[in-house]
Amino acid sequence: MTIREPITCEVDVPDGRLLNSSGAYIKKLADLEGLYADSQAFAEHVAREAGRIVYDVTEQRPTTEAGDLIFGVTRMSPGKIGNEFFITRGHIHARADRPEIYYGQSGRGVMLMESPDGETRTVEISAHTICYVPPYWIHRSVNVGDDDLVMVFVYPTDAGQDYDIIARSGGMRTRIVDDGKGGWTEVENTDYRPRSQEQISHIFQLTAAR
Ligand SMILES: O=P(O)(O)OC[C@H]1O[C@](O)(CO)[C@@H](O)[C@@H]1O
Ligand SMILES: [Fe+2]
Repeated sequence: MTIREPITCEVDVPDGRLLNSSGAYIKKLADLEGLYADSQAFAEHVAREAGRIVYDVTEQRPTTEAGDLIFGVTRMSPGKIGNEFFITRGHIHARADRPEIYYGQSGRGVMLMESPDGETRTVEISAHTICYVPPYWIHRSVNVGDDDLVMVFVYPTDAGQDYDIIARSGGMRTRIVDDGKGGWTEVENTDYRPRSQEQISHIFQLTAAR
């Protein structure tokens, strides 16, 4: 058996990126239609700054083998649409039993998580905070600060992402908005449609064959 060579990657915190990465992507405002409560404010922002970068990801995928790890850096710009802070698309892992680790590098963020039956949890992330996202939780990062939010992430190579789970329910159950006092607060998403018992059971079956 041939074993692989180690890889080292430096995290450039001020630039919010992973050096020696194998891949990268950028999400601009215009790519994120339908995510925010205030669709009129969103349309106005897009008319003015469609190309504004909301977040970008630089990552390293050493192999495509199950059992391996994907790791990288997410950098999120500060900003709001109406009173709602900038967010990532959010997803559950396609193999829903796969967890994820986020490690804050700079800025102020919130990891918003939702269980299949619609419970939510919020974890504040700043430099040196580790957030463990357990299996079966939908997760979305939110930049609640005035500066870039930079986080390192690590998750299993075979996890995959299901983005549609959020759209199917009319969004995540809650939204993270400005509290008007320099902080954030969690409010109900009035468009949210709870999952049926059948949909919930289906999520718990989305695991790797054992
Ligand atoms: O994939 P999304 O929901 O757009 O959010 C990006 C973040 O999630 C990840 O896909 C990892 O789960 C990373 O690429 C990044 O941290
Ligand atoms: Fe994930």
